[in-house]
Amino acid sequence: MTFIDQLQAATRDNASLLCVGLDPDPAKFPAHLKNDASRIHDFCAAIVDATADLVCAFKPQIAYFAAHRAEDQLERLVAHMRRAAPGVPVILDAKRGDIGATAEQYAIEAFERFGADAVTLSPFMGFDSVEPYLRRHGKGAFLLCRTSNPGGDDLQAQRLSSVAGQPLLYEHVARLAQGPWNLNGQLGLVVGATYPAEIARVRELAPTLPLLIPGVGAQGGDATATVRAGLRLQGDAITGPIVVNSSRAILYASAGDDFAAAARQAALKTRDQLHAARIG
Ligand SMILES: O=c1ccn([C@@H]2O[C@H](COP(=O)(O)O)[C@@H](O)[C@H]2O)c(=O)[nH]1
Repeated sequence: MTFIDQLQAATRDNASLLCVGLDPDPAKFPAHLKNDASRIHDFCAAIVDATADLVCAFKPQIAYFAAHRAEDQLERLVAHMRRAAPGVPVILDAKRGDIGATAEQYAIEAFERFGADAVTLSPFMGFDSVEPYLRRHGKGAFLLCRTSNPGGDDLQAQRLSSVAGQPLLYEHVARLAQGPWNLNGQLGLVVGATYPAEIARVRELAPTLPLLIPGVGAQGGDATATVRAGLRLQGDAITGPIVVNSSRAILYASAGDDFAAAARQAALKTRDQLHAARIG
């Protein structure tokens, strides 16, 4: 099953456009786990168990594991996800981008070591830095396009005067991903929920690509505006998929021992908000 097939099936089976982001910070764990980096796996596994039937994807962010020398816990966590949520795809948020030979190693890391179904990439170094991931047939790759942070404007909103029609940089990335770079239909784009007008523009340029949309929750992105701008439906069929990520607002919905139950409630509320915003 390809990443796209998995995403479609999980979106349908869990009636969900929500991706729970796994950004474990031991300083924010409940008292019995607090500041204990050896319990990162256990904290995240409890979140996975509490939300497995509410999500279309999980998105572990590699920095939160690597910073605590917890990559082995991420490996175990993905194995746990396969058991607890076998139909839910795993998007490794690594934002890699390097020359082809090094990208090949990063692809091995993402897909073989961590067993991810998709990965996030920076397109800044060009097509040869993306191509090694595309050799993994069936795996997905989301290119950073119009990111959720305010500084995204610094480069992504610059006009490319040398390209016909003078698009903005993020528009150019969207066109490349929908067109010539998408050799085997594996590409998607990262677009921030904090910029709904840009989500709509990206959707115009890339009508069928899956959009990974972080920024709902802690960053204040509007769930309804996100769905209206990004999701494309024909009747009940999704022709332009979206994966809406929320991390901190779900992981740390409670600082108490009830953190997993609170995470479930927060995920349920967001899942239902996203679902209600669908326009058939
Ligand atoms: O444009 C982007 C790309 C990636 N992210 C990542 O998504 C989550 C967001 O976490 P929240 O706690 O829901 O704010 C995090 O892992 C970022 O690294 C993003 O925010 N924006």
